[in-house]
Amino acid sequence: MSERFDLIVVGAGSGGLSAAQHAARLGARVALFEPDPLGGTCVNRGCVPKKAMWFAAQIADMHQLGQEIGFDSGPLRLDWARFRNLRDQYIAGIRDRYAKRLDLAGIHVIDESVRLVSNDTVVTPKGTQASAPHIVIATGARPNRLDIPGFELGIVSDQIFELDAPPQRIAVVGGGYVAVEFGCVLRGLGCQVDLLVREKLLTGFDLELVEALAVQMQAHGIRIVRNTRIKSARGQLGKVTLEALDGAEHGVYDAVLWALGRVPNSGNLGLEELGVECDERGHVLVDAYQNTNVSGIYAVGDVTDRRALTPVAVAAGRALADRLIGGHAGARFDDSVIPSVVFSEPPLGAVGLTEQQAHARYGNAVNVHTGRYTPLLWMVAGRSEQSVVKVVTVGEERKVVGIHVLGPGSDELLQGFAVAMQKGLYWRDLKAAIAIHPTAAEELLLLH
Ligand SMILES: Cc1cc2nc3c(=O)[nH]c(=O)nc-3n(C[C@H](O)[C@H](O)[C@H](O)COP(=O)(O)OP(=O)(O)OC[C@H]3O[C@@H](n4cnc5c(N)ncnc54)[C@H](O)[C@@H]3O)c2cc1C
Ligand SMILES: NC(=O)c1ccc[n+]([C@@H]2O[C@H](COP(=O)([O-])OP(=O)(O)OC[C@H]3O[C@@H](n4cnc5c(N)ncnc54)[C@H](O)[C@@H]3O)[C@@H](O)[C@H]2O)c1
Repeated sequence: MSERFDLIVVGAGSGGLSAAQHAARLGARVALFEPDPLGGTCVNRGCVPKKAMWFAAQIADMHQLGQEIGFDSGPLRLDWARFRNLRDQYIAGIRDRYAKRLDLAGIHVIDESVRLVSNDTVVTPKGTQASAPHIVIATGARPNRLDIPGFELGIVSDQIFELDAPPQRIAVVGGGYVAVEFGCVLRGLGCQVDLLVREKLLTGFDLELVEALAVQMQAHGIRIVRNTRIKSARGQLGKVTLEALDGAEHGVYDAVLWALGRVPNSGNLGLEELGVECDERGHVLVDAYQNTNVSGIYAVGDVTDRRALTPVAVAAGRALADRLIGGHAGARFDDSVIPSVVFSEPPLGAVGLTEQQAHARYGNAVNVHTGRYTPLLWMVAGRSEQSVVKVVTVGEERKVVGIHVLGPGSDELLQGFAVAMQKGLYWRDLKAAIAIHPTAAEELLLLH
């Protein structure tokens, strides 16, 4: 017997929870399948625990800065077990609140994985069946693993949150968000960090700001090695040497973090048998309305080829529920302006086109306004490292198509500018605005 619902959601991460909760609010009878803790990657092994660690590293950095401006000197020691416990309690609280909210909303949560057997029916390994006219795939992604000798001597990002103590000397292999964020966080917490990058650092971000960030990371003591391809790891757990394709050896490390991108969880769902199209990396292909090529099957979040960010998954899930349940036929989310921050030290934020992307798209119609400044507190401390802000405009009207910020406060200041950009922001608007002084945000208004 198959229980009948209005909507089935597969996966209770950012995208799945958003679709399920919004659909229930609109009156749908919803089944939500999730074998693991509620909240998915972001809550359990992504944004949230990472941000808690980033705050801890920021405190350590501020302590250092504090000493530079005259506070008593002395070591700052983190009680890792206590910090980890508090962080995990906070996350458990989020999960509890989700469980209560889902219960109150009348959503049927089934703690099993499922596969699709048709475009309206799913089945669990225990034989539970459910049917609905709409099935949303929200199964996210997992860390990429390489088939190279010794890979098992390292860890992936999921495991970094389980460490009993911070490593003393770590190699972070990769150059994306996860590699840069954990490289900076672990350095802030006192680890010696080597960042081993295959090609470029933070592909997709503005080259000038990425280079300025690299300078600051190196000034903080992170060793960055570019153009290196790791072909194997050898040794034993806690004593690992890495070998690169060019023969170079790196190590010995007491930990290695493989941060090599993510692989969509689209296998074992029955999608292939049903003819649901995926790209060569396994991302489920969807149109602007989250439709797959098979009627009745939709996908949101990291399992698709959209930007792998929590707010993107949330917006997709909500718009889909609006369309399928709320009766808003044209509902889709606006993905034209997606802000994002790398929680590095200092943080790097970007919204819209980089200088390089704007030139490729608009050629000579592009104007670039860049400013470099040393943040006030750094100046007081006698530091000379520079923050960078950049505004990219196009055309005679100078429409703002890109804003890039590197420096303390970037993580918080970007959101408001992103809202303005979504509404249509012009250079003249920035020039006419009254600044808040003295702040990092005002640097964007003081550009020439
Ligand atoms: C270390 C790290 C840090 C990050 N930091 C940020 C950040 O600061 N800001 C940001 O915006 N984004 C961040 N992200 C990205 C963000 O976490 C993801 O974009 C977001 O979690 C995607 O949500 P999702 O719903 O698509 O997938 P997920 O959150 O991964 O949820 C998918 C769920 O589906 C379940 N599932 C899988 N298969 C099945 C099945 N067969 N049946 C039932 N359930 C299934 C999984 O158990 C999982 O719970 C980070 C990611 C990582 C790895
Ligand atoms: N602050 C945030 O918003 C945040 C933080 C973490 C992750 N995320 C999201 O999650 C996504 C995944 O992050 P990520 O860092 O795992 O992936 P990524 O795509 O950002 O970076 C992957 C990195 O791995 C490298 N790589 C891939 N295969 C390799 C190989 N065989 N050998 C050596 N290097 C290899 C790539 O060159 C790249 O530098 C991000 O794209 C982002 O959308 C967001």
